[in-house]
Amino acid sequence: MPTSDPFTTPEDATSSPVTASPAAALRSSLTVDLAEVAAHPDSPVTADFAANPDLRRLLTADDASVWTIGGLGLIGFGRAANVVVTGDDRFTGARAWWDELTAGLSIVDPLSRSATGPVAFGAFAFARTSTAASGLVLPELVIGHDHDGAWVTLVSTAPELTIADVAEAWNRLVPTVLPAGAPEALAPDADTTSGPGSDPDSRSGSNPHAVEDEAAARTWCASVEEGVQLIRDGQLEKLVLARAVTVQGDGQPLDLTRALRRLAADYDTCWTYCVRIADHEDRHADTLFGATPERLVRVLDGTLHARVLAGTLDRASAPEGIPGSEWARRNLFEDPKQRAEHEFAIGSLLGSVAAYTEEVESSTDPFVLELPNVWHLASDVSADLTPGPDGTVPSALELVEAVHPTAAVCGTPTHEAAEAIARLEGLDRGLYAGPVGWLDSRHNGDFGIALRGGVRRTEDTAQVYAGCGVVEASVPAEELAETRAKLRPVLNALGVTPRS
Ligand SMILES: C=C(O[C@@H]1C=C(C(=O)O)C=C[C@H]1O)C(=O)O
Repeated sequence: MPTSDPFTTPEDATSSPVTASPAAALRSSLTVDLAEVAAHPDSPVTADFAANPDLRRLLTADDASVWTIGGLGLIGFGRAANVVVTGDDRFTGARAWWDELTAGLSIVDPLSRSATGPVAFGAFAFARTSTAASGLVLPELVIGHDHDGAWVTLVSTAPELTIADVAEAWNRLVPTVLPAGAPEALAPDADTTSGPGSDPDSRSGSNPHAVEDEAAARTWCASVEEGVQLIRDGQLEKLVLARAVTVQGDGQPLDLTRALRRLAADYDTCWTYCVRIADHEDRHADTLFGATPERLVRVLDGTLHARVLAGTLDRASAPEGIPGSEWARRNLFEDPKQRAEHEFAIGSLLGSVAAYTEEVESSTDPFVLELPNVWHLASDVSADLTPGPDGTVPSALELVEAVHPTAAVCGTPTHEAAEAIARLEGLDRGLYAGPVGWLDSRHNGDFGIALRGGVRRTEDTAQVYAGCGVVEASVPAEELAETRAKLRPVLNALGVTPRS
């Protein structure tokens, strides 16, 4: 199967330092149905949670690994092992580590379906030149929930595991389970014109604030203008330019757990994610978090799924008196600029998936995806993956590497757009706009694009990011406004009262 990092050319390949800890000592993994754990006499799992295992009820620890959508997904507690990779071979380095680790584990998994058994959470830098730590984290305990039920997986250095071990690990690692309905209770009233959470935060004390510097915004607009010029000159067809905003708590810790709960409650059609790859002494440092509406690639039992987004309309821009859906249709679906942005994004995904499948299913027309803050043009894509000579289909991480970066976050042509981004943004995107998600030991996995979020740098500071597609018809001030609309959810979730 082909593998390609579109940023890589043979001349400029870089090496990938790999640091891993302490996987060698791990020996076993046990997966049990949640109901069985709840039924165990020493179990901390209540019958109430077993009956309603909405994973948002577990968003109570700010160092958990998270991948949830509408209460389904995975939440991991503790760190059994992690790998840090950088550079060109960040994906292959992580894959090799994971394959070796899982091959050495004695896996007991009677459920044996996607995401049961050992799972690793992963995040990968957007650019191969990034200094950010990419890699995987294997939590000690993972709680999973899909349409068929809920389960718990424990990994350990012990040669064999029992349900009592699972109960003990839960007791030690899971801080609290929220009452049913609590995540929804965190969602403020649905003010669709300015997005959820636009009410000032209700916490006492001073709120965190966003450092939005006018000069930086002007410089960014000038970069968009330069990008438009590159397109007019025929050097590019599309590029995506992003900017970062710093959030400061000024000595007050940022409440990441609360931010995740708000995002998961308000944006329940998005994938809420949180992962910390490098094992710094400061457990607050470099935690990637957010709620993304864009699924880069999911591999489920030999089938690939993706949700491509490009083309955005701020819901706050819709005038009174016209139904929102009609406004969205007119200004998104029927606007050639928005359609062009979308076409580039879908074209790049289909182009890179082609080598892995004989037939791709994708609707000819995009649909309008409605989020509380914006509307997007969206296309869902699926394809049966072609098995290789050994009969196995490529792993989720191989597909992630092949499709990243799509023109939804980079541009067209890819390599030229990536170079223009590095030059015009003057920013190490780090993990922003890179793949974030999980993979299991059977080649399944689900990865989104790390958008609508940020990175907590210290206990009281974070950087949040947003970007937008630039095409020939782009107007810098409108693109700046679009980044503000995209930043709103994460700023609100962090308790920042945004400008708008
Ligand atoms: C780059 C971002 O979003 C991407 C760009 C979009 C656009 O230009 O319309 C829409 C969705 C995403 O693919 C972001 O949210 O930061």
